[in-house]
Amino acid sequence: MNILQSVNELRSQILRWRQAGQSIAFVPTMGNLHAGHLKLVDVAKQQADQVICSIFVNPMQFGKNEDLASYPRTLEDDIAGLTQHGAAALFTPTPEIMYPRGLDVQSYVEVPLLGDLHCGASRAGHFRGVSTVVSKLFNLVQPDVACFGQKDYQQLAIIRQMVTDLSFPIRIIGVPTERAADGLALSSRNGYLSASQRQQAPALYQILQQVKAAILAGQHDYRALERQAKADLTEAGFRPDYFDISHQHTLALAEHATEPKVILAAAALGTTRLIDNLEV
Ligand SMILES: Nc1ncnc2c1ncn2[C@@H]1O[C@H](COP(=O)(O)OP(=O)(O)OP(=O)(O)O)[C@@H](O)[C@H]1O
Ligand SMILES: CC(C)(CO)[C@@H](O)C(=O)[O-]
Ligand code: BAL
Repeated sequence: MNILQSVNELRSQILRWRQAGQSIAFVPTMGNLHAGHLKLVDVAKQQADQVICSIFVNPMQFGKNEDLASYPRTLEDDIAGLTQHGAAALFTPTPEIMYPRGLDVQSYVEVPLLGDLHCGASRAGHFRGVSTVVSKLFNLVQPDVACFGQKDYQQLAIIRQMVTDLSFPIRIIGVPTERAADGLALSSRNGYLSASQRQQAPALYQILQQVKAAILAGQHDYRALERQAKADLTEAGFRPDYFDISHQHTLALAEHATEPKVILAAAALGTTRLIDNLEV
C-alpha cells in the first residue's frame, strides 16, 4: 500500500490510476481502525478498481472541550489492517496541509437543517467541520464512489445532501453498522470505556431494539416512547443526550405511523459519548 503524505503525492497517484482508466473508491476515516472501518474497505473494493483511504483526525470537527488531543492514534496497526484488506493507498495529511491558513480563516461548507438536529444540536460546529473536511477530501481524491458507515447515520445523511447540493459527481454508499457479539456498535471511542462501562454499554442497542419492537407492535405515542427510553438509559447508567424517533430522510421527529423511521440515540457513559441508531 502506498502511503501518501502530501497533496502532490496524492494527486500523482490519482493521475496514474486515471491514466490507466481505473475507477476509484474512497474511505475517509480518523484512524484507530476496527472491523467497522475494514468493512467499509471491503465494500469499497467491490465498487471500484482501486481503494484509497484517508486517516485525518480533523480538528475542525472537535469542540473546544472534546477529545482532539487524546483521540487514539494507531498508524502502524492501521496500515497493517488496510494492507491486509487490499487498500491500494492511504492519504495521511497533517492539519497544516489541510488548513494552511488556520481554522479561524478557513472557508467552510455547512448543510442547513440536517446539520442542526441531534448531534448537531449538542456538538456546535461539528457537522460544519465534517462537511468541510469531506468536501476538501472529495476535491483532492476525486473518487467515483465514497463509503460511509451507517453508525454515523446523521453524518451519512448530511454527506448525501451535501453531494446533491454541491453537485459532487460521487456515488455515496452507506455501509451497515458492524457490532460486537453483545450488540455494541464498534467505535474508536469504545476504547475509552472502563471494564465495567464496557459491560453496561450494550444496553444502548438493547433499548433501541426494545423501542423498535414497541413501534412495530403499534405503539405510536413516539414522544412517550422516547421519554421511557431515556429513563431506561439513565437506569442502565447512561446520561442520555438525545433519543429521537425520526423520519429517515429529514431526521425531523416522526409524527405518523406511515413515515419511514429511524431511532437515533446518543448517551454518555462517564466521559465517553456513544451514538447508535436503528431503522424501523
Ligand atoms: N461500527 C461501524 N460499522 C460500520 N462503519 C463504521 C463503524 N464505526 C465507524 N464506521 C464508519 O467509519 C468511518 C470513519 O469513522 P471514524 O474514524 O470516526 O470511526 P469511529 O469508530 O466512528 O470513531 P468515533 O468513535 O470517533 O466515532 C465513518 O464513515 C463511520 O461511520
Ligand atoms: C467522515 C470523517 C472521516 C470526517 O472527518 C469523520 O467524521 C468520521 O470518521 O466519521
Ligand atoms: N465518527 C464521527 C466522528 C466524530 O465523532 O468526530
